[in-house]
Amino acid sequence: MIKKIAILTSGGDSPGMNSAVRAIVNTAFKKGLEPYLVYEGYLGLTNGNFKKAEKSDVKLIGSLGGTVIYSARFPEFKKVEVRKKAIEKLKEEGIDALVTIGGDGSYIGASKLTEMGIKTIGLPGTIDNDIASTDYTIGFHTALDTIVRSIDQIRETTESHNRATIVEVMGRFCGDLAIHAAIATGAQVLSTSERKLTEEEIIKESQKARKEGNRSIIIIVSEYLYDVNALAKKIEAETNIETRATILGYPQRGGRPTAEDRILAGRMGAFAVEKLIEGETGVAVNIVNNKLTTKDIMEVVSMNRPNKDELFKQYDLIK
Ligand SMILES: Nc1ncnc2c1ncn2[C@@H]1O[C@H](COP(=O)(O)OP(=O)(O)OP(=O)(O)O)[C@@H](O)[C@H]1O
Ligand SMILES: O=P(O)(O)OC[C@H]1O[C@](O)(CO)[C@@H](O)[C@@H]1O
Repeated sequence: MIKKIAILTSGGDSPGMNSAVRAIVNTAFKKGLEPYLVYEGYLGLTNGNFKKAEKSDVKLIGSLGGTVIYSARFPEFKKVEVRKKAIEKLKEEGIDALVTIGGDGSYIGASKLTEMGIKTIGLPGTIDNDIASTDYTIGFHTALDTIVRSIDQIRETTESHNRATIVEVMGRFCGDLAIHAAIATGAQVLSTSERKLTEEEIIKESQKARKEGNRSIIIIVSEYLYDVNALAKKIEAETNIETRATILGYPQRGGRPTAEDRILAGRMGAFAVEKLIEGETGVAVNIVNNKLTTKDIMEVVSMNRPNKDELFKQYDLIK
């Protein structure tokens, strides 16, 4: 029987994390549990930076971006002696279980705690949509909307100036943000780690788009693939198409969560508490065909992401 549960957010913040925290706290109270808020992810867990939650802590937070309990990248948590310190802090407070909201790195941290005897459950909180077991992660749709709105604006100036613009989007090594944004905006060129174009191919596709009569050419690329400023100069030199580059950067991570992300986070939060009460541990929550499921967290981390061929095919048809 669990009594006290701790909640933390970890890794890159994502819109909807607050909706998840609110749902977990409110569900915990309704089920007679005592929820605790951990500040700054595994860093705060290790330092005992947590407090007993009150209902007022989560009032009106569901519509806010970022994470009100803060996040951290804390690589030291990979060391067993650091995790032992965190476990001591949990035990001192009599906390039985931990809900981790974060990406795959945060999931590995949770699974290591499970191996060391702590009950854990993970919620997928990352804009990247790079967790293979779930159709969507919390924050993906908000980030996608932000990207699409930005590219609509970039399209207007690009069209006005008869230019090409390279737009670099986040996603770590998962192309979901880039592919979906390309479908939504009609970008003429798309390159992601799943289907990476050479610089020469990007130049060729841009020339083709210009020959087809486009004044504005939008080239969406995933982060970590190119030096986009150098690539813009190369395109301009080789094609005579005036070219600019924009790295969309951190605005993609912020902003108020869309209704979709709030609902996803809320449902996952309530479900996670129910599953902990039923005795599940070492699992991650997923949404698959609009149904909530759980899966062993280590299995989730080692799963291959679904093949994107169909999405690319549809993008090629639509653009
Ligand atoms: N192998 C590991 N063992 C223990 N803890 C880990 C491990 N990998 C990551 N963590 C913990 O999880 C935290 C978050 O991981 P990471 O920085 O990879 O982000 P993430 O959860 O994958 O989210 P994002 O989608 O933003 O990358 C790390 O800072 C660290 O505290
Ligand atoms: O905030 P940081 O540590 O610079 O991390 C940036 C990374 O985090 C994410 O925003 C989320 O994982 C990635 O898209 C990006 O590569």
